[in-house]
Amino acid sequence: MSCSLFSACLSAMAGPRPVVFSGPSGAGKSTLLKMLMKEHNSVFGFSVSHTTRNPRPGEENGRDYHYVTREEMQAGINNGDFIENAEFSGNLYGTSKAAVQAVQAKNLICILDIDMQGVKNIKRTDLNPIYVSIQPPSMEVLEKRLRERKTESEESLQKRLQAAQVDMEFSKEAGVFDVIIVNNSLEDAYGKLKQSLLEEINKVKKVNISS
Ligand SMILES: Nc1nc2c(ncn2[C@@H]2O[C@H](COP(=O)(O)OP(=O)(O)O)[C@@H](O)[C@H]2O)c(=O)[nH]1
Ligand SMILES: Nc1ncnc2c1ncn2[C@@H]1O[C@H](COP(=O)(O)OP(=O)(O)O)[C@@H](O)[C@H]1O
Repeated sequence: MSCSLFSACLSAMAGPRPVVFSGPSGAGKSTLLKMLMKEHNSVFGFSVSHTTRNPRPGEENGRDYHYVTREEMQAGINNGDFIENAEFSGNLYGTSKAAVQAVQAKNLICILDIDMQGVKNIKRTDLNPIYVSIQPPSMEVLEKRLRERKTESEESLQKRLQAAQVDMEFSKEAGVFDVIIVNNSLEDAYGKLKQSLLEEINKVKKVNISS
């Protein structure tokens, strides 16, 4: 297929609608999306972003992120390799066209875990995802969870908390998100998430069984 516009290509190849997960750092996006992918591994595929931040213990290059230098990332951006990119807490993050295409080629629901700027930029494309916001019950709980995760320096933690306040306001804007889930009890939040994606999950299962 030859498409003059990448976005047109994406929607033409579309298959199932992608799902965007957004919300403050520490809200529980990774936890919830990992649960979803574990339970429905033949339904969802993760769009592996690029980042200039260092890997955390337990994270794997190519699975959690593609870890790159700022120079490599900038060169890719200049080359038009990214659908969207943003600076978050002093690091660059971005969704490459290849990351989304790799998932869509398998006819899976593509999951994107992106920040607020990413949401705004994806809205300018033809990707047409379902937008899910994962929100913490409160700033206090968010701070506690982030501290207990033990992945951030004090400086990084403070930057994340500042960004979280802006993010929580943004999530309240009408029409931005299709689904807003407050992650208080993990079990409840996961139940709501699955419920909201049930139609799409069943569509993919049906197609994959009959093919
Ligand atoms: N715009 C954009 N944001 C991303 C991308 N990948 C990750 N993020 C966001 O970057 C922020 C920081 O991610 P990360 O460093 O993994 O920290 P965590 O969210 O605290 O686990 C989160 O809000 C992610 O949703 C991406 O490709 N594009
Ligand atoms: N409902 C919950 N109750 C208690 N702790 C949670 C809950 N959801 C997530 N966590 C914990 O909070 C921390 C932040 O969650 P994480 O999934 O890493 O957030 P995000 O990906 O949005 O940055 C992790 O240590 C995770 O285990």
